[in-house]
Amino acid sequence: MLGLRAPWVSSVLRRHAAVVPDFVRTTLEGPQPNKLLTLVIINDGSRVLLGRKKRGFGEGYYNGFGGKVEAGETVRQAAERELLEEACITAEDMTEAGVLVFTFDDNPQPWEVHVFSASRFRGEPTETDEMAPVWFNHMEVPFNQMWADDVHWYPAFLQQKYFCGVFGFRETTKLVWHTLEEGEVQVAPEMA
Ligand SMILES: COc1nc(N)nc2c1ncn2[C@H]1C[C@H](O)[C@@H](COP(=O)(O)OP(=O)(O)OP(=O)(O)O)O1
Repeated sequence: MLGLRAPWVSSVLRRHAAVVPDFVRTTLEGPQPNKLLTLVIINDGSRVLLGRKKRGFGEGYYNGFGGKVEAGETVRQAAERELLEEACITAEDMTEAGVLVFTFDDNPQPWEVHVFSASRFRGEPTETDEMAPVWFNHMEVPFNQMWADDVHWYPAFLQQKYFCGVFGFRETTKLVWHTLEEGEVQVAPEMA
């Protein structure tokens, strides 16, 4: 597995060896480099700005704003571009909030999603072809209309604790296994 968090993922596979589903292990140990994606959530302290995805992967779900990292872009540049394209706003204080690694039983490529948080932005959140922005109070985040992983990492996100998670999905949307760690992930070379 090639990815920005590859040593940490290898250590997860070792530590959870007895319970990791086969498709999660074979995907993470397979030859495909991670597909890099971004996800930006505006959090003003009491509310989060999410978008209802209007088309494509995750259509109908509420999510942060983001997408694939394109050739020649850094992850941060991709996050800024996708936020502008999908919500018409520019974050002023974007920080790294966590990393999510997704595996799917019907896709041999792991996905590595870099989650960013921002509290201030320029512009007015505006509906685009891809997303319809909506503010939600922290206590009213619509987890029943979101990806199944979200309920597991939002608590850390809202408490501004850095998080790293690995998630296994069957049939694209059914979450069958996950692990989540809070705090900066430091992996000593001998653990990699
Ligand atoms: C599988 O679980 C997921 N959970 C969450 N919370 N978010 C996810 C999950 N899988 C993907 N995402 C996020 C990551 C990205 O922000 C989007 C997907 O981006 P998309 O496929 O729309 O990428 P674009 O580059 O915008 O694609 P097009 O230009 O081809 O529309 O969802």
